[in-house]
Amino acid sequence: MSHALEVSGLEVVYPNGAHALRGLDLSVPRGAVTALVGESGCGKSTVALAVLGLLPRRAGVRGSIRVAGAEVVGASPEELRAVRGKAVGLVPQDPVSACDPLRRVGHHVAESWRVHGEPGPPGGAAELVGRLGITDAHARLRQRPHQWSGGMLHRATIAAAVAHRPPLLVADEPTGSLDADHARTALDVLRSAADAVLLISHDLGVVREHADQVAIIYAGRVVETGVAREVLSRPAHPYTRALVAAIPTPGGGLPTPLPGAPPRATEDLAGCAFAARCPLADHRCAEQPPLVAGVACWAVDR
Ligand SMILES: Nc1ncnc2c1ncn2[C@@H]1O[C@H](COP(=O)(O)OP(=O)(O)OP(=O)(O)O)[C@@H](O)[C@H]1O
Repeated sequence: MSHALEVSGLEVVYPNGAHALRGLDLSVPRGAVTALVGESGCGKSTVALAVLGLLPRRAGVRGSIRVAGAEVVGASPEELRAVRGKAVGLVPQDPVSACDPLRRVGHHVAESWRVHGEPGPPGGAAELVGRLGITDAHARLRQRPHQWSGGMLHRATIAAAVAHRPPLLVADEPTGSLDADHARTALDVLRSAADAVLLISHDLGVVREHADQVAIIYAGRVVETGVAREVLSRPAHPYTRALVAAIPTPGGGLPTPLPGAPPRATEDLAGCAFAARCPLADHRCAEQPPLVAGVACWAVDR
């Protein structure tokens, strides 16, 4: 299978010592939406920033990130500028802080073309936000960010990310501030604009509806991966099982909240990071289980 993004053995340590990613392996196939799912703090946004080369300068980064065959780890600022927007587009998690409050919204959308020294198509920004359900787009784009709601600004950042129709889109919680209808439109636009989408989410309902593939991340590593429908209906890793059991289903019993909390990123971890919360943990978990046949767990038969 040909991949739009291949991440292997990715380690990221922030300057404060937070070990956000601990040997992450992830493949995003072309022609599909791949969801990256996990609890808060497990490293999802760090993956997004690493793929675009947007981590703090003093962060320690090891491993490999290949976008359309080009290596991102260790790339020069010029190489990274050429990749951003053209080879990979980012829908950031927080659209409000992504916008300069003094600039018009239209300026932010058009910035996608300007940074590459291109004028962009006439009316291009209005057409893009119009497709995302912003009415009276020309007039609206002359407004400042504070005149737009969070959900509208999210759609402006989606418009900016798809401006060049990059082969890969990384969307960090792109539907967090949208109602179900606008979320569906936004995901349709993402899917139709790019060959491959990495959809970062902690909402398994969104993942079930929109993702083809899924990767479950825990404490900076992928612990289970596969076809989204199959993984969510027959989760194998005890962490995935706990995540699925924690979501309410119509007509189902009461959801079971996930007990305990993930380890802190500043902790030294030996062996399986989930062992402390795992009902199946035994002596084997003192050693880190490798990802085999899509599951990283000693207790799961493969
Ligand atoms: N700039 C930073 N400096 C130091 N530590 C950071 C920084 N950004 C993230 N971290 C830490 O790295 C770990 C992973 O954070 P990250 O934001 O990638 O997780 P996440 O899964 O995206 O969480 P959320 O769903 O809450 O956005 C966390 O422990 C976080 O506190």
